[in-house]
Amino acid sequence: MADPLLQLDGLSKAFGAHQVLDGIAASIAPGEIVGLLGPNGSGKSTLLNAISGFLAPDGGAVTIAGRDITGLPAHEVTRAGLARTFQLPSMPTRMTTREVLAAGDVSAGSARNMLRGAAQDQRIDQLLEMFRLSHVAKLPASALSGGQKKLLSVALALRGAPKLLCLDEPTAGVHPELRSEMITILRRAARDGTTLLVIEHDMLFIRQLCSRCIVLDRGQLIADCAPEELEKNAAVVEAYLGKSVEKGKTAR
Ligand SMILES: Nc1ncnc2c1ncn2[C@@H]1O[C@H](COP(=O)(O)OP(=O)(O)OP(=O)(O)O)[C@@H](O)[C@H]1O
Repeated sequence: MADPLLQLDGLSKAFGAHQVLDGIAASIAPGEIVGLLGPNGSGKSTLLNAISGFLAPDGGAVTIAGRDITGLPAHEVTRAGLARTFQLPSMPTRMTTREVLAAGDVSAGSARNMLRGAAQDQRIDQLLEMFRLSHVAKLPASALSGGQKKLLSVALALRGAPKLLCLDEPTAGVHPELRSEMITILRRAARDGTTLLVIEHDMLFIRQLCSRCIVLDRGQLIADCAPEELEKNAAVVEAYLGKSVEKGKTAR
């Protein structure tokens, strides 16, 4: 097997007495698309925050492409090849959709990655078209709908062809017709060498996109299996307290 692109070793995080991540160990191979599942409050976003440098873990290690990035600040983790999106993306009020894409990493408050030249213009046009945002290219990014902001944040994260892309509920608020296009775009990104870790409650999306899922419950990793095996996994069914994780249903 290829060396893992992402390796988590005993990752832990507590908020006061609340152990939110409890020794998470997992590895993801280059080009894999892995779903990160679990009931509300199970620790999924905290895990993404600990991987991406938005939160320092209390213990354990995170390695990306062989480099130990444990505890590094977010901008250095970005430099190591990680891009991420947030559950509720916020966009600057004074920039248009197109300008946000041209400026690059607005989440880090930086215009360092400013793209210039015809090739870059072409790349931005391509992203706007791919994510069905061409018609709102000149609108302030903050005026976009929640779903359009989600699409813009995924476009922005993909712009730099990251080694690892972590998505936090990428389809929430996105028009159902665009979900299958997002699957196509993300699959293509994986073929081009980006590894994906995706938090998502829409099980149909997960089944269509991911080859593997890891499942958290109360801060512990309780399953690591193919999406179609989830509903047969007693620990997963128990974690969701009987709520369906079947095809087409939403798991929360
Ligand atoms: N900064 C924080 N301070 C204190 N507690 C926190 C903090 N961030 C998260 N938590 C708690 O950690 C637990 C896990 O939260 P987290 O957001 O990681 O869960 P999640 O699985 O992403 O949930 P959801 O599916 O609802 O987004 C929750 O009980 C939450 O209240």
